Amino acid sequence: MTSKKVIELFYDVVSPYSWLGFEVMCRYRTVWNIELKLRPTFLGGIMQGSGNKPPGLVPNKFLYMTKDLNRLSEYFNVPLRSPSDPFEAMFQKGSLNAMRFVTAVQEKGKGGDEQVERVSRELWRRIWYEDKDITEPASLSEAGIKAGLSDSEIKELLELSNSKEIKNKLKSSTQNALDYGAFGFPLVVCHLNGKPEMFFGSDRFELMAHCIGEKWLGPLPDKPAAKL
Ligand SMILES: N[C@@H](CCC(=O)N[C@@H](CS)C(=O)NCC(=O)O)C(=O)O
Repeated sequence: MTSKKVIELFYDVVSPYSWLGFEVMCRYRTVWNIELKLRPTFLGGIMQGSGNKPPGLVPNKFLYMTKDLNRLSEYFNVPLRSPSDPFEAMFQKGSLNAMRFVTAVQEKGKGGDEQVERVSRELWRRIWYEDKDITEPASLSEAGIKAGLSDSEIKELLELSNSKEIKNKLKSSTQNALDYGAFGFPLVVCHLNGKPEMFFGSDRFELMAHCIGEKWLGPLPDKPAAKL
C-alpha cells in the first residue's frame, strides 16, 4: 500500500456545512488511504482575514440555506436542525470560546484526535441540533462530559482555553487556513506530492476523490452509518 495522503480538515463548530464535511471525512478515514488531520479553527477570523461575509447575511441565501441544510441532513445522515435564533447563535454568540476549548482539548487533552472528534461532535450537536448554548463554561463542560472527559480534565482544559498559548494556537491555525486561501468552511487541504490542493465546502467530495485517486462512494461509505 502506498503511503497515506495527508488531508487537513479546517472547521468551526458554528458552521453547519463543516459538520457535514467533518462526518464525511471521519467516515472516509477508514475507507480511503488517508491520514486525516483535524484542524479546529475560528471561522470569524477567516471571514475577517479574507474580507468575506457569512452567506447567511444575504436574506435569499439564508432562506435557501435553511432548506438546503434540511435536505442535506437527511442525505448525509447528520442530525442538523437550525437553532431557534440562528443570528443570535451564529453571529452574536459565535464560537470563539468553543473553538478555544476544542483547541485546548487538541493541544493538552490526553485523548488525542479521537477526543477532539468527540468534543467537536458534541458541540455541533448542541448548537445545530439541540438549540443549546456553546459559549458558557457550563455548556462546554456538558459537551466535554458527553464526550467522555472527566470533571477534572474539563476544569483544567477550560482554564487553559483562556491562556495565551491556546489563544495563539487558534490564531495560528486560522492563519494557516488563510495562507492556504480560505474564505469559508469547511476547508479540506489534500497534500498531493508535497503540493497542497484546497477544496471549499461539503459538496466537493466527488471531485476531491478524483484528484486524490480514490473512489467517492456517497456520504455513507461504510453502512450502517456510525450512530451520531
Ligand atoms: N456549498 C458549500 C457551502 C458551504 C458554506 O456555505 N459554508 C459557510 C460556513 S457554514 C461559509 O463559510 N461560506 C463562505 C462563502 O460561502 O463564501 C457546501 O455545500 O458545503
